[in-house]
Amino acid sequence: MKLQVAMDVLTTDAALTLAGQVAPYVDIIELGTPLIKAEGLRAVTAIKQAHPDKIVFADLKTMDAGELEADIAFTAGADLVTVLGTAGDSTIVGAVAAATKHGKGIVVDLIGVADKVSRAREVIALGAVFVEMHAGLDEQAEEGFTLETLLSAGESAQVPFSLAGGVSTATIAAVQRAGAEVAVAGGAIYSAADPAAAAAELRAAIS
Ligand SMILES: O=C(CO)[C@H](O)[C@H](O)COP(=O)(O)O
Repeated sequence: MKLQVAMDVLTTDAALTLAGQVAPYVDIIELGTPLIKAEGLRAVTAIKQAHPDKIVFADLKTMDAGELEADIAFTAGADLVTVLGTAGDSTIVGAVAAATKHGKGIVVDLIGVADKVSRAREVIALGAVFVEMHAGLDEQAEEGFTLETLLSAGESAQVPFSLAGGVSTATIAAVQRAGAEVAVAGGAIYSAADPAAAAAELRAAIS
């Protein structure tokens, strides 16, 4: 299973510092949506230039203009770009067309999708490389939140998936057991006193 760091920091400088600390332990470096909104796609270019050997993931969470938004992110240096599963099929098809043109990939984020299993199968059929079983930061803060729903959706869908939703050292083994191709960890790494040590610990917990 691959490890992805989600960099939900707000400046390119902070992202470059964080990426430099954790790169030895992660496979995929994600620029979070708030970072891209704050700094623009220049941040994607800066991270790809600093880490050309890593998979750079631009969490655009595109909802419309799929081909155009994906195209500008791939041109900026992204290897993977997210489109929302709640978007229409034509948006996903357009984004996949841009990915094909660049030789890159689209990940469909299933945040807010009620029937994640069915939508996961639909968007993989449309050409997404994998789906993200995702509970966002707001959902994680809701009373009674648990990772179980995401784990079981991933297991049931029988398609390639990543899992994001407050993944930590306490839960990453369960993410791997559920069959995820990628575990995404944001706060568990960037909020740690020692992000490099936190990433190393997550890496050590998986194979
Ligand atoms: O995309 C996101 C929020 O929409 C986050 O980057 C993702 O949820 C991973 O971060 P965390 O591990 O802190 O949940």
